[in-house]
Amino acid sequence: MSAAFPARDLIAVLFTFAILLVVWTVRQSRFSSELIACIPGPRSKSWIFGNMLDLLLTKEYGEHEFKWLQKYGPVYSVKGYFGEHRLMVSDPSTLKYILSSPRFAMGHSQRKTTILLFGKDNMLIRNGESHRHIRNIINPWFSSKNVRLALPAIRENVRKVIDLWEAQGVPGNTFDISQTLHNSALDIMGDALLEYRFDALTGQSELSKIQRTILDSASSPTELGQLADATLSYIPDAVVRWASHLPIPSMQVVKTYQGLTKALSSHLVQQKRETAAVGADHSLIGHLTGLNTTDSSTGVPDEEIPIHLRTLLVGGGDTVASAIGWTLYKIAQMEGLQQELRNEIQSASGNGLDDLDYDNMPFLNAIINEVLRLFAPFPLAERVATEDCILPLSHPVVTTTGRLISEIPIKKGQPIFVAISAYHRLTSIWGADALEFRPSRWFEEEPCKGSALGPHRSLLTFLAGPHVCPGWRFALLEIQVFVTEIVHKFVLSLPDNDSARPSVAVTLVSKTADGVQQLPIHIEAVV
Ligand code: HEM
Repeated sequence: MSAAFPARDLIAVLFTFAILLVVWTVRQSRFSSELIACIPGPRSKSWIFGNMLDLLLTKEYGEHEFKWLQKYGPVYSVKGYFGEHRLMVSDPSTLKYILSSPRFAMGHSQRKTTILLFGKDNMLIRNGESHRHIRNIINPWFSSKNVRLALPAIRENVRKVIDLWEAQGVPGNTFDISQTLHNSALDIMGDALLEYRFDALTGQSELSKIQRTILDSASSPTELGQLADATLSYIPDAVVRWASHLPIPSMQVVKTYQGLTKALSSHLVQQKRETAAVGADHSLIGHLTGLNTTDSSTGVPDEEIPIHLRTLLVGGGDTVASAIGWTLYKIAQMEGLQQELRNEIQSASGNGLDDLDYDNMPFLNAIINEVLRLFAPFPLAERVATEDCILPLSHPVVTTTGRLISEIPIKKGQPIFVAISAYHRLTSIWGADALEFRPSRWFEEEPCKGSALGPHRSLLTFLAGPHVCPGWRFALLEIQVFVTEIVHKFVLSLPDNDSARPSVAVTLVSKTADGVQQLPIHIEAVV
């Protein structure tokens, strides 16, 4: 999850240059290794920002990063904030090592952001036994059999979107679909995961509005915001937790969000305890409370439940909305492809859309996979080494001093970018046309020419290893249902003045030329 959380006014309180300098000096001496400084990479224009603005604050995501990839290869160095050396990694062997090894944890600023927003013991920052414990509790809920049970709730919510668009007179017009998708994704999670109605689509839920406020303000990254995130990473966890009680506007919003999610979780837990028979409640809350089994030692303490609830609600909302948005965008852009998909939907739905077997719709899945490859909702993940170790490389790297190295020793504290989107653009893995949006590659015997990294079709979109996204099957089903229902009902096209471009702001959002976060699509009813 991205670190771009709006802690700007928090930083106004916490940011003291002198402290930063001292901490920076101590940290530099801990992890900078001479070798890392000799790994080739782009020059940085500023000591404060390093290459980070070129990486994270561009008009279109990847504007510089994908050129660096071509120039320096799948492992290179970039300058982080305050002169820090970071490694940018898309080499499959190195990624496999980093993502499966217990020697890496979530990056510092993402760690603090998740502590502020979700709570101190959230699953993203847990490792080892404590992380395994929570994953063993939630993973069964996300099994393919269980996810299938969510299908009616997903369909019902997508059909509400269609009804709303028809009632609002959307067909025949160009419409920004992004807010609808965000709200509907939250409603789907409420219905399917929590058996609770958020009513985000109709704008009636306080919780959905406040979650939107937090995520929207995080979606307007600025230089100051980037600096705030960078500074946050130097502040101890306990100070971050203390700072969350400060009477400043952004912290008040977070506090309100935490209060609402806490009240929601108490309500859901109490309701389950009153109504569900022990051993028989297979809802997600049933899993978290241990009501799904007669073994009373399973489940988590009640005070932990809101933390997991927040992680799931944020983790499964805008990510899914981003993937659906970009899928509909590409379908709108490619008329022939859209018609072929509509034909597939029509011939597969002989007895109506309720009988569709989504996994047996090759065209639908090829388009979705290609979007998940080139428009991964999380283009970058951050990791930090928790001990000294040696990174393996698929191919040797020539250092700036001319030395050929086939592995990179790193020190504890070394920050690393897991370059998800860059991995999806490696010609060595995806072929010479890796940069091209070509769904037909998914009909080939071997679309990915390398060993699988992620859980779905070798894509790294949902990451891999112990922290692999638990919701990936659920997300895929949501995208499949959304796309089939919408394409069955509407003809999509891009407006003449289309200027939507992918831009990273927590997730891969769409921004138009004026910098506004929106995804305008022209929608007509199918006749
Ligand atoms: C297209 C949609 C989605 C994408 C691209 C996505 C991607 C990811 C990625 C990349 C991570 C790893 C983050 C990291 O460790 O740095 C992650 C973790 C996570 N995701 Fe997803 N996700 C999606 C949908 C969902 C859904 C639908 C849910 C839940 C309903 C969900 C819940 C979570 C949770 C709880 C984690 C933390 C797992 C852990 O740390 O053990 N995600 N997701």
